[in-house]
Amino acid sequence: MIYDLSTKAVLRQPHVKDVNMTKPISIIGVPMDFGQMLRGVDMGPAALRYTGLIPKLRRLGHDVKDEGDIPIPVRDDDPAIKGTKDRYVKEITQISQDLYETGCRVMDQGRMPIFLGGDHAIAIGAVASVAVKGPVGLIWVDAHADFNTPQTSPSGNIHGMPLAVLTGDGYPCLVDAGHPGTKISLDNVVMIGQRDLDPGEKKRIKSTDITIFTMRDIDEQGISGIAAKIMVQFAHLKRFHLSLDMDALDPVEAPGVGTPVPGGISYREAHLLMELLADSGKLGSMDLVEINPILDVANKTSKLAVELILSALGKSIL
Ligand SMILES: NC(=[NH2+])NCCC[C@H](N)C(=O)O
Ligand SMILES: [Mn+2]
Ligand SMILES: [Mn+2]
Repeated sequence: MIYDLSTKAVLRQPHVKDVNMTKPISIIGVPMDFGQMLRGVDMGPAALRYTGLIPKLRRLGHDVKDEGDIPIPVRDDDPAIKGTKDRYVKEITQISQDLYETGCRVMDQGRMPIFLGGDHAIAIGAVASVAVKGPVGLIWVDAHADFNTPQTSPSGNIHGMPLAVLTGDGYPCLVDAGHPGTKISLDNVVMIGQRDLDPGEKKRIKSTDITIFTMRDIDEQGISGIAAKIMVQFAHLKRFHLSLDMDALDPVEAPGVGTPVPGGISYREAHLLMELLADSGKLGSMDLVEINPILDVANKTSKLAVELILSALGKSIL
């Protein structure tokens, strides 16, 4: 119990641990790097496991099963492929389908899936699978919007497109991965932490009424004010999926990412957001993406990622 020392008023009740906090967890590795050109982000699941994610979750009291990794084909780095605009679409479609099936199986078993990327294109299959069991709020924490279509993308990299795909725009084979059609309605999405948007993404964001809290909004309203707004917007939803791109964090805290952007979410802001999501009792699934251990500094980014997952799953200071 937290009191206001002068009035003795109760400011906050002890956190009520919801069913989600005791739900068994399944870890699903997706060592996939077809969504962008750098190598190394495929080592993300290994880095998170070696950093002790699973024993640490168990120490917190969770029942955790490691489902292993989704099989990923060998990547062909032929320069001719690098030049093609729709490179690796076929591979990502197949991986999204496999990932979707694994996610659905885990959800059917009443377990909470935690998907470890891999680049952010893994969210296509991951979110598709968690959205089958009724509407889910999607919280997209990222320096970027990942809201490009093949027409607006300056890079052709599919990791810049998953949010567009999930809301119904993009390569039809990706939009229809898992099962045909749009997976998440735009009203059930909030974006947090953006500070690097492409011109076409800005236009697309402005032409929809998707909720976005950019870095400026975080500076002005504070992360707890924003979390409160999300809870109101998602009050009618039973569950949230958190899609956490580690490049949302400031590169000082998370240097091991392929597309770092200065001016990001601080260490404490990120933890507080995770703690508030845990308090909501509605976090039903998550993915953690874009860690590139080759670019990391002494495993700093993986260590922070593990800590953030623990905060999202109930680890608290007191
Ligand atoms: N998941 C990410 N890190 N995405 C970065 C995307 C960067 C850029 N907007 C692009 O579309 O190429
Ligand atoms: Mn992203
Ligand atoms: Mn990003």
